[in-house]
Amino acid sequence: MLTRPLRPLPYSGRRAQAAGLAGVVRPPCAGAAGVKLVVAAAAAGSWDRKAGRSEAVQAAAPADEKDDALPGINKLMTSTVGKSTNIRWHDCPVNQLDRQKLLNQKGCVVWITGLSGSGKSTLASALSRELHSRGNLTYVLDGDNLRHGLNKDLSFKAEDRAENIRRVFSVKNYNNVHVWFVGEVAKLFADAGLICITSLISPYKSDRSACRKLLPNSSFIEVFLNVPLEVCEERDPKGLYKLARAGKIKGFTGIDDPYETPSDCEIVIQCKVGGCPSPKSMADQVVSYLEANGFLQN
Ligand SMILES: Nc1ncnc2c1ncn2[C@@H]1O[C@H](COP(=O)(O)OS(=O)(=O)O)[C@@H](OP(=O)(O)O)[C@H]1O
Ligand SMILES: Nc1ncnc2c1ncn2[C@@H]1O[C@H](COP(=O)(O)OP(=O)(O)O)[C@@H](O)[C@H]1O
Repeated sequence: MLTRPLRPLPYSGRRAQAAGLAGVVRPPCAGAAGVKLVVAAAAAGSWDRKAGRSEAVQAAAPADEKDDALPGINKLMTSTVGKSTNIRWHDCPVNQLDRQKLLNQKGCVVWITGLSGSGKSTLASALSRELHSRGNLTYVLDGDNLRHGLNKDLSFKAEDRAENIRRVFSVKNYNNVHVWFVGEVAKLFADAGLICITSLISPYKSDRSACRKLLPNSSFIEVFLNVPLEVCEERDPKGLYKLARAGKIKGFTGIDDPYETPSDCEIVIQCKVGGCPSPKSMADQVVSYLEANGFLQN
């Protein structure tokens, strides 16, 4: 719900904002076209920034609000998150509920986990296609694809795993920075109102449950593709199992690195030797869950 009227105006710059001089804000949701927005009340010099923030953000209001600001310059609330100091949360006047209303669906994350070759990417594609044809907006985050771009510097080698741990030193409960990173990105997509489908092996329970905790109100839906290792190995579309068995790939999930079976997932898709549901029927199983739990409407 829009709480303040908006009209376009030239962006006056971060510094002017920080000083509270122009009363002009450029919400982070301004969009790719860089639309400039201004709070009308603020243009009259009266907008209360604090009032513009969500309750959650206000509740988290930091103790380090400074009283030593320059005279005549509005004080701004800043906080420290991880290693980022003096940062400030910028609320957007259009919130998740507004976006969900527009899209007539509820933002969520469908987290597909399973061994390499279990059919995660296949299910993600089938599900995305099915939902799209029903008029639902989705976005697929595929672990393999992300490793081509955003996470291309993260490998599976021991030294990289150590580097991962070093990087997320301040983030509790994460063994795998790649999984944590995808969880955070998925959270943003869900907040945008989309049905975000992730497709990652995500072998460790602690990482999956830490990602679950990022999402509110049961909007993290864990789908376990329960496919026996021998089926995945038989498929071996990339020849990786053969390489792992030959000792040419070290730390391969299911071979010499563990896959921790989910125990608290919302959906299990069962596959047996000699009999797997078709991609369409796997997708239908997930669609039924989303429908029954009110995610496909608003
Ligand atoms: N050591 C090792 N273990 C497991 N998988 C490996 C490894 N090395 C490379 N690969 C390839 O990387 C793909 C898995 O990427 P993910 O991002 O899904 O993995 S993870 O969630 O971080 O465990 C995975 O893709 P999928 O087969 O699509 O699952 C593999 O092709
Ligand atoms: N339900 C299914 N039945 C039969 N084969 C499947 C099924 N799902 C996936 N496959 C096949 O298994 C292989 C691995 O699928 P993929 O989606 O790439 O798995 P992952 O992303 O988990 O590595 C592919 O060759 C794919 O065609």
